[in-house]
Amino acid sequence: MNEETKTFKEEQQQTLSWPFKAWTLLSLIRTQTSLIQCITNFVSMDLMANTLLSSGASPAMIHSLQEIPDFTPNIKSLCINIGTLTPDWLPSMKSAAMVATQLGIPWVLDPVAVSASEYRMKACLELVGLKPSVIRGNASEICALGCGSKGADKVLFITSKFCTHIKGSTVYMELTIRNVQTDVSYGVRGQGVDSSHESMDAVEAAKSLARASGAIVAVSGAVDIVTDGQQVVGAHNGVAMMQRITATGCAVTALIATFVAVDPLHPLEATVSALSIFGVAGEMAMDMAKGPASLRMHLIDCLYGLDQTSVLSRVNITSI
Ligand SMILES: Nc1ncnc2c1ncn2[C@@H]1O[C@H](COP(=O)(O)OP(=O)(O)OP(=O)(O)O)[C@@H](O)[C@H]1O
Ligand SMILES: Cc1ncsc1CCO
Ligand SMILES: [Mg+2]
Repeated sequence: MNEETKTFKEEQQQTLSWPFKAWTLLSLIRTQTSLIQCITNFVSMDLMANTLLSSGASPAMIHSLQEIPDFTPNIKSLCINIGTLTPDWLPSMKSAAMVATQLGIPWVLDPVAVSASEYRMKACLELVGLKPSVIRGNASEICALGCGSKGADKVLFITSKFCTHIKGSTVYMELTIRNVQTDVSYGVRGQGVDSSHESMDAVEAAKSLARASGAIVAVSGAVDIVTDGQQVVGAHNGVAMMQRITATGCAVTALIATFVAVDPLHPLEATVSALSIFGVAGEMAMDMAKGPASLRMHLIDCLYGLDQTSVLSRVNITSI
């Protein structure tokens, strides 16, 4: 249904149904123990794996290029995070992304610090060209990738030619990237992993990136924004101190991959549910925390222990 034609009553009904959707997906994750491959940065590995385990999923931090042909076809979804990107890891990321896309396995991209360098931006655009189901970043990252449609233009400039043959367990790949302009400024430079923008400032950039890439785009922050390029929804959960723990963003990106694994046909709903559920766990954890370190511990415990009553009363998702 067209968003503009929705009546107030329909809007209200949808808002009321989000908590049930989030609870249903969390329950599926707990019963299905989905295998999730995470190719991620060194900082986030521990928190990411523990977040997925406490949600009920089975994380595997497997990144060797040699293992991808055997392993990746068996996963339920893939999370790729460029946080500590080096040239020797990028082929693994591309190979896993290509296998996932080829086999219809959903995958999620976290464009950590995408505007830190030309190298990182180009690598990230190549990954965007390999058709992620979801892209989740903080506001500065999504602005850099999609802002003023400058970044989005570059996504469109990418022409990717795939030639992937799966013979037994061997995947041969050939990837041609053309026209990625390296002589044009991508905007703000030297931005690190933390955001200097509010999530609401990145709504237009997120919509433009979603339209250019075909992915669902999520922007984390005080309100987590999720869009398919048309519809925009927000999850109003979480606490500000979650930003004071490194890799909570990375962890929630992997949680999105886990939610998409159990509902691959509805990636927008799965994404906003994951963000809200992680936020709810953060809110409950904050009641017991003395600071970032104890918040981190309680966050994992609260995600593990989340019950139906807490989810139904706390999940707060609305149209934006
Ligand atoms: N002001 C805030 N209020 C409530 N929750 C917040 C706030 N800021 C961030 N969060 C939550 O913290 C988590 C991490 O989001 P953040 O935007 O800090 O990611 P990030 O910058 O990618 O983090 P990292 O790179 O360290 O992994 C998300 O679940 C988000 O909803
Ligand atoms: C601090 C840091 N540096 C590279 S990745 C990372 C984790 C948060 O994104
Ligand atoms: Mg991040």
